[in-house]
Amino acid sequence: MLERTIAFIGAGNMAEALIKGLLRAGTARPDSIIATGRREERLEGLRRTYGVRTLLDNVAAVREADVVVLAVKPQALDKVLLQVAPAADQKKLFISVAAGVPISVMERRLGQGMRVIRTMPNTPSLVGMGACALAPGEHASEEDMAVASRVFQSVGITTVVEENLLDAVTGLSGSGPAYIFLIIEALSDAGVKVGLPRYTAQKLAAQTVLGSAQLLIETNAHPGQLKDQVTSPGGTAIAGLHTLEAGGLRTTLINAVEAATRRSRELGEQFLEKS
Ligand SMILES: NC(=O)C1=CN([C@@H]2O[C@H](COP(=O)(O)OP(=O)(O)OC[C@H]3O[C@@H](n4cnc5c(N)ncnc54)[C@H](OP(=O)(O)O)[C@@H]3O)[C@@H](O)[C@H]2O)C=CC1
Ligand SMILES: O=C(O)[C@@H]1CCC=N1
Repeated sequence: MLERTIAFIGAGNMAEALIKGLLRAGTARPDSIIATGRREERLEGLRRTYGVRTLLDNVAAVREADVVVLAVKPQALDKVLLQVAPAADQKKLFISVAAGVPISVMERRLGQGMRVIRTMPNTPSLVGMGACALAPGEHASEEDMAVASRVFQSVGITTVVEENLLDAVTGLSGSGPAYIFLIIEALSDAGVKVGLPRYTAQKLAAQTVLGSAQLLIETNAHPGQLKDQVTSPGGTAIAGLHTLEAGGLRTTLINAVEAATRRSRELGEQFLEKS
């Protein structure tokens, strides 16, 4: 149990995933969680579903909190930081999930010596299967990193990186669910093309992605070794793989991650130019 009051500023998808995970894992009690937002009906839904406290006032929430999770969209974060800065002090830990917003910008907005951790989670956190990377700011302690890791471990796995690698994380696992959904949709279309009903095709495609990932994680084997186990001489899988290689799947995926990483970097640079 984290004996701390945690305020979520911006109670959208990512905040709800974390609230659900913290409660399910028993890491926090409902009365130690505060969620803020702009619409009372959204907050009422959170109160009813999770029993957490809610406020329309970000500053009041920050004042009460030991840990503040900044979970608004990146475009809204600058305004929120300036708004809550008067309530910030060095006893509070600030954790941001916002894509692209550099730690230096957050530290500058919140004030001298503030404890900030920047993270990049992903949407499978909504079902407890997230992947999150965390990077400490200059004034975040090891204990702060342990607290933040516990928050994200309640909805998946975590890893610690230097801040300059967070753009790469955004390109791979932050944006990655979008790539995987596209692949599942394409595999479902393919199933329909070869005669399967849509529902059956999608169920088989999704379970194949889930099961293959689980097999890789549980065996800790090299992906190439597991690929070889599926591939008999002169068989079906090698015929499919040949077509994927001819279509440049590897290069396309590498290009996609590189493009998303570049975009994340550009968004960060825009914040630095503005500040
Ligand atoms: N979605 C993703 O795949 C990922 C998202 N992230 C990051 O997570 C953050 C949140 O994303 P997500 O949860 O998807 O977005 P959502 O739009 O679902 O959530 C943002 C919430 O913030 C609320 N909000 C906006 N402005 C304010 C304000 N001034 N004060 C209080 N609340 C406010 C919004 O309210 P309203 O509904 O009224 O607008 C909304 O409920 C982003 O910074 C994003 O970069 C990180 C990794 C992956
Ligand atoms: O596309 C985006 O900006 C967000 C960041 C990570 C995933 N989606």
